[in-house]
Amino acid sequence: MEPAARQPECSIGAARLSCVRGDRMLFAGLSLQLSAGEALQLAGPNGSGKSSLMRMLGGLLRPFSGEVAHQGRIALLDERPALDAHLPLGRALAFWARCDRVPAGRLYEVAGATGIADLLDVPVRYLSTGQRKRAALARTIAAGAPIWLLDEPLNGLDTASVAMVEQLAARHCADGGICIAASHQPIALPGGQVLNVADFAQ
Ligand SMILES: Nc1ncnc2c1ncn2[C@@H]1O[C@H](COP(=O)(O)OP(=O)(O)OP(=O)(O)O)[C@@H](O)[C@H]1O
Repeated sequence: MEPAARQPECSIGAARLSCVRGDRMLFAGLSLQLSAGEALQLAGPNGSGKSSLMRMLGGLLRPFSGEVAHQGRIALLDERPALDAHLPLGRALAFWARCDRVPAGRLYEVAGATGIADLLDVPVRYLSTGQRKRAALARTIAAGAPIWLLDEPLNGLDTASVAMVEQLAARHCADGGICIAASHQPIALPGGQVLNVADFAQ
């Protein structure tokens, strides 16, 4: 896939974050900082707070204390594909492409790169788990944001698709983007940085 363009200048950081869910403090004192071209895996066991941290980084969850700052747009992939289940995949993706002002050509390019080009006529509700994950990934990538937040991007993917995600992340970082992926399974990202959220457990 051709790069959309060299990514605009971007960065994302968090300082002394703490997270409370229900009446439990999940983690505290967590800081991170990424610049253009860098990647980070958020690791940790189930319930350690990876998704909560992702939502904080994406501005969807308020930290109990601490701060998040970013330069550049963010695209978030989480367990919800955010694609209309009743539409053919191509039309469901086209909805977001219009919202994000993505040219149709770019959408087809991303569909090819994520291996869903043959599925564009299939209603979203008929897609398999792995196909739905690749479609959600296509929506995220096509948005053209320099900062990718990928929450469990490998769930439900076969070996070839795992390699595809790793290659797309590597390419994005080489183009000056940032990729943060929360994953309980190993994922090869440029630089190999891993932050274990459980290290900050309270
Ligand atoms: N809205 C909420 N209210 C109360 N507790 C919540 C809420 N959302 C999440 N939690 C709890 O916070 C904890 C961390 O959840 P989170 O989804 O961030 O963990 P995770 O590390 O991503 O887990 P997994 O690996 O299973 O996806 C869990 O114990 C969860 O039950």
